[in-house]
Amino acid sequence: MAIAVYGAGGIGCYVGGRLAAGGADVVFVGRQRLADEVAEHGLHLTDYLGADLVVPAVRYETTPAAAAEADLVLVTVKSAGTADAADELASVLEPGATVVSFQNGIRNGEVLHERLPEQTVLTGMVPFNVLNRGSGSFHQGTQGKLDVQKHAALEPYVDAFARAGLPLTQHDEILPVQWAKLLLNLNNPVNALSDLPLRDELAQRAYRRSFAAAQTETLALLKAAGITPAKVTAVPAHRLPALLSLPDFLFKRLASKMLAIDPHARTSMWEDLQAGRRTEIDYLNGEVVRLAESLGRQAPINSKLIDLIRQAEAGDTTAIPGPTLLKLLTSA
Ligand SMILES: NC(=O)C1=CN([C@@H]2O[C@H](COP(=O)(O)OP(=O)(O)OC[C@H]3O[C@@H](n4cnc5c(N)ncnc54)[C@H](OP(=O)(O)O)[C@@H]3O)[C@@H](O)[C@H]2O)C=CC1
Ligand SMILES: CC(C)(CO)C(=O)C(=O)O
Repeated sequence: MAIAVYGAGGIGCYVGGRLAAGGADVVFVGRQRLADEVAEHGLHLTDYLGADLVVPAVRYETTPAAAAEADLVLVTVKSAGTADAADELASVLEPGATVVSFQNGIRNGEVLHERLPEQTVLTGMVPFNVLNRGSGSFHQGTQGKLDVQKHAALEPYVDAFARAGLPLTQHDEILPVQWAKLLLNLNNPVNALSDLPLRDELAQRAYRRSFAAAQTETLALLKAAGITPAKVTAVPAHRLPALLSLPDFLFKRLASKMLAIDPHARTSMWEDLQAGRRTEIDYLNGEVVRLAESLGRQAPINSKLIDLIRQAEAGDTTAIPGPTLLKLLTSA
């Protein structure tokens, strides 16, 4: 039961590392920079509940061939890298291997499936935040369990995930879970543009209202498309915009769980901008715009967030204050 983590960065090192700490046979496939870090320090994994694990002997490789023996592959590259990762996996994997996308966005599973017709491809969802603290150290800063599409091929691994402290919740239908996560990811561009840790950003009403505006627009489109997002947070998706829009003192009182975040945690989009990488904006807010187009409608707020992130990707990373962002979005 060999497991490969393909694209071992923040999510891959954390999920794969916990599986390895629980006794699973895991190989990590990723970039040389992280291979060097992990060779020097091993993996150090912590979480918001106080877990503190060291995985000393980590097999971190940098070529696709390292995944060849895997029965289960967890794909954790950013969405723009999925097609290349799939082509690389197609050249090495045995027919019958199981491949799970643990990525944000809606279509990564489809991209993998098209390129890996001989493997079982499933879609998963990671609800929690992982902070890369450097030197092989990764911290789970928020709560949540791993979600995945239900399939018999997962049965041999259910215990390994449970032993890792990351039990799998299996779903007959994963699309509503993916859209529920995407609704939360609509905060990624707001967070990246704020240039603040998540907790500080969400403590400011104008940023929360910007996030809520993007959600409200998306919820209306989902309703028109007949998609009901799954319930992945304590508050159902359709109630989140009202909760987010509350004045600060009420929000802090009524939504304390949403602010129970590691003080340093940021979104993966902020990390991408800092690293000068292309963000996942096309796979998050871009999906909302595509959904609108498919319905003959528009999504001006999500389109504006895409424009602003494009500017940031082009080098203009000046932080946008909450009230300015809200004005830009509501006048879009
Ligand atoms: N970070 C978080 O808190 C969360 C992230 N997610 C989602 O999980 C997914 C992974 O995110 P995250 O872990 O943050 O991303 P990272 O960028 O930290 O990790 C991905 C790693 O894969 C490497 N990589 C890309 N292509 C290949 C390839 N073909 N072969 C080997 N390595 C490759 C990347 O290198 P390089 O950069 O050089 O391409 C990078 O080091 C994303 O879809 C993200 O949205 C979901 C929940 C929370
Ligand atoms: C967990 C969350 C919503 C925020 O960190 C995320 O998915 C991301 O950063 O991409």
